[in-house]
Amino acid sequence: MTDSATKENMQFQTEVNQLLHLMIHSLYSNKEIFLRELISNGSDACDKLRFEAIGNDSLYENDGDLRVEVEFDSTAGTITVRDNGIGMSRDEVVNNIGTIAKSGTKEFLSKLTGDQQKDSHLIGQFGVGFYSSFIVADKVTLTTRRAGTAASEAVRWESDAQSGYSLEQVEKATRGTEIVLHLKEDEKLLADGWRLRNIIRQYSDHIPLPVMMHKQEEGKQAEEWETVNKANALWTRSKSDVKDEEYQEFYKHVSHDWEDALAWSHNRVEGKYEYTSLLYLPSKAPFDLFDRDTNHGLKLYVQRVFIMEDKENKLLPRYLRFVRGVLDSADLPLNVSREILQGNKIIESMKSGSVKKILGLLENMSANEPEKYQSFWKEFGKVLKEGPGEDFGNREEIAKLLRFSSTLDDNAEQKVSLPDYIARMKEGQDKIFYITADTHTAAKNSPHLEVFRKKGIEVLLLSDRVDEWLVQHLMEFDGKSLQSVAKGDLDLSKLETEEDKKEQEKVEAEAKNMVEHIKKALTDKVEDVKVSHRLTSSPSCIILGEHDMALYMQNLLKQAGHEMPTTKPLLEINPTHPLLKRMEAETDDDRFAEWASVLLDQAILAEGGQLEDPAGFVHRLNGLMLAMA
Ligand SMILES: Nc1ncnc2c1ncn2[C@@H]1O[C@H](COP(=O)(O)OP(=O)(O)OP(=O)(O)O)[C@@H](O)[C@H]1O
Repeated sequence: MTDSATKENMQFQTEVNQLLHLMIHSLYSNKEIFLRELISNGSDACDKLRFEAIGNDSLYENDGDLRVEVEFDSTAGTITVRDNGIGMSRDEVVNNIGTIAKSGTKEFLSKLTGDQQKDSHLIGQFGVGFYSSFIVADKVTLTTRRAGTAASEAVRWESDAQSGYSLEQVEKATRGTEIVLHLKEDEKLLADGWRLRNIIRQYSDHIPLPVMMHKQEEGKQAEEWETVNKANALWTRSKSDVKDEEYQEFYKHVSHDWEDALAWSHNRVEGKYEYTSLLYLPSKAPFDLFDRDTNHGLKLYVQRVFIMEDKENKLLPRYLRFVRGVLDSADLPLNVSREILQGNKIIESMKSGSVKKILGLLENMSANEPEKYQSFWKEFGKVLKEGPGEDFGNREEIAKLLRFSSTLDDNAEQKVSLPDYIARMKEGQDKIFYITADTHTAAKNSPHLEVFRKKGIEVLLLSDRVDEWLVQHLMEFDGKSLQSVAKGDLDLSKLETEEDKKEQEKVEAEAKNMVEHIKKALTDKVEDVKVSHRLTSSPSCIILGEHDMALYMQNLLKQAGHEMPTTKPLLEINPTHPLLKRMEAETDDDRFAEWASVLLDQAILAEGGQLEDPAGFVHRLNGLMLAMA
């Protein structure tokens, strides 16, 4: 019974329109995935029902036989996918089906190029979901009723993907969602029992829920239903019985990913606690990787019964939030609630066991398949760098997996591991040197590197946002401390020859007056002035305290509204530089002070800092240039 008075026509959110259009055109060659997506959604909906019903049995409405049904009508050219899962309320339909609530949507749409091949990958990364129906259908009718609501409160959503969608309140006796695809004229052949069975077996064999179709008898569909997929939980099978393709298909189901997984680790653990884990590393980072409220995580099962998807990083630490898969515990009670999971010993044990497995998988890959590891690093390296700060116990293992750029080749691609670096350390070198900067170019051109380049000492070039955080937590590796070349006292004495040292002493003695003079001129602006042993071709640089944050980070935090303590920098000068020689000859005190200010300001700029008085700097610089002309 339809109450036409409640029928409304609604517009799609602009992003949905764009996405629909692109999807229909870019994913055409993979059109069969629509069925996997709809079955996956149906299976998720049944999982959600099962979880909500733990505390409220009545939600089952006397039908606890959870399943997805697929029907077709070749004459009408329709395919129907039906589940008896949780269903949706009217608001949920509007929010889930008419809107894209995902973060990163704008970024995603702006990355699309119009090149079908490239775009199809991006769309896959973003998640195709329900909208993939429109690859094969020119009209889709979705009727749904949320479990626990009255039969009269069901909702029908209908769209041709062109002119928005309509919504109306309808009657639906059973809970759950039914989706009818009205196939496009040239897709009608999909409404065929044999073809649909094939697609289901190919894509949905290993979802634990039965996917059912009417039995086929004498070329006709019988009343009776049969299960088409294997419907066994893939992770419960022994490793040797599962083919790679099966692992990949299951991955796509649990992860909602479109690409193959990069690698996986499947384990049955029998110790103090018994559980199975199937952990996958994706090949591509999802768009919401850096979003605090990510939507996906590991799925927790208890004896094959779905309990929840971990969206709050209870089952894995945040720095492994890209891992997808399943943990199935034999020890947790079936009526486990989200609250119980907090601080639970069994969960903690599964968590630390899984972390070890993932780190082991990565270590193996980095040793035996370095190219594959490099592709992992490109996608997820920035996230793994959060690890040493978050997971103190595994700091050393994680550190081994980190990759950096370095002055070895100045390449922006991060390929150097800490063990590689240590193996190349100079005789007498006992520290791992690094520099942090806002960009790779700023890092590799920093004046602080001059002496290291001259002596052929490798320095790690760190320019990811997370790097400042990383070096605050990773103070040492393999007994060698990590040392910023831009902070604190630089003691390279063990790497210097007697001649070097004598030369330095001589330069220092000769520059004594000059240093005093500059110190006087900049008395309010700097903590101290010293002769530098780091510079060879730049006139000056500033040095931060051992525990100070890099200037570019200080700027970022200031912009974000944080109060930053104002510490005065230490200025180092290079007395052998022609500019300093020229200053030495300057007899006018005011002019000398101008030179000194310029020396300080340019050192701050080279460090990625911000000048308090940029116009003053430009004015002074112009004055000095004109005087020299
Ligand atoms: N059969 C269904 N039963 C209940 N809710 C559903 C069903 N299908 C979709 N939904 C709801 O609509 C939302 C959007 O579905 P959609 O398939 O577009 O994306 P998704 O499954 O969330 O993620 P992805 O885009 O990564 O596949 C789902 O998260 C779910 O809340």
